Amino acid sequence: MSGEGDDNIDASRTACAESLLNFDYETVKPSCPFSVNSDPSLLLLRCAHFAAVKHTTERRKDPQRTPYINHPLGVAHILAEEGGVTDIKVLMAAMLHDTVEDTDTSFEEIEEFFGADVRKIVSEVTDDIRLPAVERKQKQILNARKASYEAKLVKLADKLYNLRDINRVYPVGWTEDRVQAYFDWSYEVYCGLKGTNAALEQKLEEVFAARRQLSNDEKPREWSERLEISLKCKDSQPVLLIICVAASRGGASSPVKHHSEQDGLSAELHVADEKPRIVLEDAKPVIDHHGADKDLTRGRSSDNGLHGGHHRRTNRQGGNSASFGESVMAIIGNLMRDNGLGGGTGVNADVEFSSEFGRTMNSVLIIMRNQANALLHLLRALAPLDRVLADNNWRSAQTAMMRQGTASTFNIIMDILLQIVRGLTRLIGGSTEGVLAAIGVIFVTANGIVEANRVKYLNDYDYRWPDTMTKNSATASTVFTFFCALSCLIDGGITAWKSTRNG
Ligand SMILES: Nc1nc2c(ncn2[C@@H]2O[C@H](COP(=O)(O)OP(=O)(O)O)[C@@H](OP(=O)(O)OP(=O)(O)O)[C@H]2O)c(=O)[nH]1
Repeated sequence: MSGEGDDNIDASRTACAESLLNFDYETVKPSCPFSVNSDPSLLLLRCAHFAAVKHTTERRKDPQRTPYINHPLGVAHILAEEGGVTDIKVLMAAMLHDTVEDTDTSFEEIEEFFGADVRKIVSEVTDDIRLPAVERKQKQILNARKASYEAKLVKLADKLYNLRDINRVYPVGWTEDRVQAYFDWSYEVYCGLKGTNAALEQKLEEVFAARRQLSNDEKPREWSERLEISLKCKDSQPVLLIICVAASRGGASSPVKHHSEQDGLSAELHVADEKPRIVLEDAKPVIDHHGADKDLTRGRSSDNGLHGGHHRRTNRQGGNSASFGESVMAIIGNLMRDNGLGGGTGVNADVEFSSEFGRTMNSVLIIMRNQANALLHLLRALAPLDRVLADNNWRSAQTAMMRQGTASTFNIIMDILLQIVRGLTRLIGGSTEGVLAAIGVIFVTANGIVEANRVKYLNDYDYRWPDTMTKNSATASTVFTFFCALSCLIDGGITAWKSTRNG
């Protein structure tokens, strides 16, 4: 009996779902275009109806799969009830705020039926869903600061609704870390919205404070976390990652995890007394690109000439451990050596993260090292160019580069550059060194810009740098790049001048 009843319910649900999919969106259109003289309650009902129809097939991510329309209606309700907002444009925009982002609604439609003011607010709170998630999230932080007063109001209520919703129940599949990351990110967005509506901000502060309290209660005094670090890549990205993670852990706020899909070094990151260390005794051997087994647990720091004289310490777990600085420098040394870049020098192996300034400086140093790597790559790749230009055979350069193990993307870029160099040299009938120097400038500058941007998007790794650190590192990276480019140019210029004199 009950089975039959369930079948009937299921059948009617399916029929209902099908009819929703075939919903005629034409019926949503209000009978007449927007007019400023329209009755406010009519406008609000129009919005509610429009949003309800547009979001018909959408559900929230909670286990109950709540109808999505609950969210925009809730946001408008928060604004009116808790924020004391009476501006009809803001309430309308709140109801419509996800229609363009999540449904087939266009901004033109919004303007036609609800006016240009509402369109503007909706467009300010609409994310560009074509962007990758990380970039989209970053943009929301930046846009929050620049938004109009009205858009900030909608955003405040939006965040308040979503955070309360998470506190009610986690969206399906969200782990504790994901929830924490959402709170952290929302807080950054919220910081750009402050000073807009005291009542709403007070409520948000309470939600954030409750969350902080919760995660502090749950956090052990000393924690350890498995950290997967890929050593397969041929630059110091993993090292940068370790630095970032460790630097961010300096203040011991929330656990950070990085899971690499590739095989690689598996190390444990310990943070105690605000002094991060990587314990390498658990590191798995990794296969380097020559196929040889590497065991990073064994004295690598002294065999690359970087840290002769450093002795290893015993950690409280009883195993061998290097200080964080030693470990990082050992890895950098290995990476540089494995890439044929020689042992690195100049960076103090005993760097420790005892202060905000120290942490920032260390990050800056590592980024500069990255830039140096890029420059060395460039110089290395340029070497075969001499021969090419002499032989007029660019394929031989490609082969030479392949032999050297230069990355394939790099080869492609060099292919293109080679063609350009040959073309330009012929065109201007001038010195190839001059052209090479100019290209060097472009290349290194581009690399610097990419690097600076990469720094910005490090939260790809669930990682968030303090604002100052991001700014300092990006600036240092760009300044360093500029000087690299300048030296390239001067070097190329001098060579060209010499060859002109000799010629
Ligand atoms: N808390 C919660 N959020 C849900 C739920 N269902 C859908 N969402 C939406 O999911 C977004 C957060 O999920 P994420 O994975 O971080 O972001 P994404 O969907 O945009 O990639 C929120 O959008 P947002 O970008 O933060 O805000 P908005 O600007 O889109 O409104 C929120 O509106 C739910 O059940 N609970």
